[in-house]
Amino acid sequence: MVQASKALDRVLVLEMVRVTEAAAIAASTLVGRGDEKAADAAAVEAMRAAFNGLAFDGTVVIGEGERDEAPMLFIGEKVGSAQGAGPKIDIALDPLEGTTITAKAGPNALAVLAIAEEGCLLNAPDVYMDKLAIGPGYEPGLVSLEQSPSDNVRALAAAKGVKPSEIIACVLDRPRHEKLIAELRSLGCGIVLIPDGDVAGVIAVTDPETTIDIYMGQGGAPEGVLAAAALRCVGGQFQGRLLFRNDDERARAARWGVNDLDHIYQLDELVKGDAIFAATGVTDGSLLKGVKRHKNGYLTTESVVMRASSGTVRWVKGEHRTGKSDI
Ligand SMILES: O=P(O)(O)OC[C@H]1O[C@](O)(COP(=O)(O)O)[C@@H](O)[C@@H]1O
Ligand SMILES: [Mn+2]
Repeated sequence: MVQASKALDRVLVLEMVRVTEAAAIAASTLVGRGDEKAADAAAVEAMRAAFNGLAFDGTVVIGEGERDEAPMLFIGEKVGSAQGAGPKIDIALDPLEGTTITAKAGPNALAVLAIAEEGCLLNAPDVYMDKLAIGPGYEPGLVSLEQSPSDNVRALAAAKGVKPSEIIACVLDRPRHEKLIAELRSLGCGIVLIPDGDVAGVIAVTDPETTIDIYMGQGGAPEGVLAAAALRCVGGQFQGRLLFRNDDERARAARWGVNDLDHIYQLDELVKGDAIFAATGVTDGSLLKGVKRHKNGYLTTESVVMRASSGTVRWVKGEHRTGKSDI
């Protein structure tokens, strides 16, 4: 077997930024244009073209949907120009994480991906996932999806030496979170309600600048795996439980080999071994600035790329001259 450190060749680390940059730049032309589908399609096409320019043997394991519902970057699609020749890499991607945010020019839209050695990313079906995340530096198991939100807040507050009312939680602003929000309000917590974009929301717990202590609530399972990949690199705790609302979703679970429907996934079950996480900002957000178009015919991008095995985090600022062929 190829060692993880060899399989995810160093060269791939920076190449991954070129892939997310391409998707973000393509989507950026549609920021604030009210057309989610067009923005997503532009990002998907650009990300796929960028992947196919790379000499590696990749398979999309988390992508735009199942083969019959997504024309490109569907689950199972092979990408990269070295099929059969190089180490096999599995890819989780969301070319435009935050399609509505992009359409409305809101905060925290990202082009994002994670790669790992074959078999090392949870092949999460496209269902919801209950998510719980805190930053690095706490005792393992301090918070858990087996405990109530109140118990998790109290445990975190005790570990930080603050009152529960001083804890700041990040939650997606959705009617399904009414009960969770009421419970957090009864403790007096601060709640950062985000309109969309829980990849950035989860990662925010690792950055003291955001002041967010804990991420809670239900969002997309694919986004859960992507955020977990980032936390594998920078530290922090994350748990996820898949949620199935109907027989169709349970059938999806069976297709992806998920048998225990109530399982609580730990970070190292979502992303195993070495992994690389990369993201480029489409709109300004807590993690990254968005793509900016400057007068003199150039664009700027802000990206981050991280690697689990080394824990290295690289912040990459790009200047892209328009009219030149490659980025
Ligand atoms: O909008 P819903 O159905 O509550 O789903 C939540 C999910 O949608 C997002 O807000 C945005 O997803 P898209 O990338 O599909 O636009 C994710 O960050 C989140 O996990
Ligand atoms: Mn998304």
